[in-house]
Amino acid sequence: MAIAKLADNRYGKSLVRIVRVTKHEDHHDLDEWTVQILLTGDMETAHTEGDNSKILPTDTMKNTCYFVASESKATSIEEYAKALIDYVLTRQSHITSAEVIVKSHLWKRLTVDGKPYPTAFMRGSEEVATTRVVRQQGGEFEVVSGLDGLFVLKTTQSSFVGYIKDHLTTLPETTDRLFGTVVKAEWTYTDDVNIAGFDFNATRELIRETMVQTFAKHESLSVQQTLFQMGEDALAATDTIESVYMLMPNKHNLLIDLKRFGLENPNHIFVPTDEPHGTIEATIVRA
Ligand SMILES: O=c1[nH]c(=O)c2[nH]c(=O)[nH]c2[nH]1
Repeated sequence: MAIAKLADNRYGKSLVRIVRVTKHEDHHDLDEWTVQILLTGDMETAHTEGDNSKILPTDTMKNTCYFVASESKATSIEEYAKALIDYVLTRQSHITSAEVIVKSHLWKRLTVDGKPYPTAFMRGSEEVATTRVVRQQGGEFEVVSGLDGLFVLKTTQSSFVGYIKDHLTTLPETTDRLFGTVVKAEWTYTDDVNIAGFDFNATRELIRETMVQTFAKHESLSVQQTLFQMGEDALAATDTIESVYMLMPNKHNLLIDLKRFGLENPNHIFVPTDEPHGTIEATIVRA
């Protein structure tokens, strides 16, 4: 008798990189995407017997990513992910579920002589737009959209007082500190998202702009409070989203003791540190 049986399994291709140039009469658009595709289905005998008759090679999945990027008219990563899933599920009936994750890297149009140049771009920052789309065979799309790598920092309007003190406390209370973080956000949608023509890009831009403005203006009593406010303001900005997950590491900047050199340091000279950092995350939903 066999001592093992196959439990959950899936397979696919990761880190499929695509640059797409869309040529219009008077300008080009540039997208750079990193794609992951994962398929679930009846792969039992592939694992237990080495029977590959139901295996769509991951190499073919990679090519499908390129093919759909060329053929689909998708103007958002969400539409692209949906088109890719559709392509696979309609042709491979034994695949029960497909998941596609896309990261879109930020390219900004170059400005030349004070005007946006139609065909030249600059890599923006480490920020990415993200999406995760899943569909069961015969089911509806489940879409999560987000952003990651949005590094922001405010130089005041940030305090941290009133926390637990015990014999291991060394952190001084402060009513004025730097607040730096790399925002990751992921939101789920209400049913509107399945309406054809839903504008994922405009929704992401609205949410991003709302979060950035709240971050800048908030009189922060903690990262936790600012994170919640950013999520709440995003929910208030559009009724098309249902919940927002946010991850905001506290990227500490340590005030340098300049007294050793006979100088005051009124929040002027810091050393930024990557490690260790605080990790603050929460999901914010409608009340
Ligand atoms: O905003 C903050 N939240 C914390 O939970 C925390 N913990 C810490 O050491 N500094 C901070 N700052």
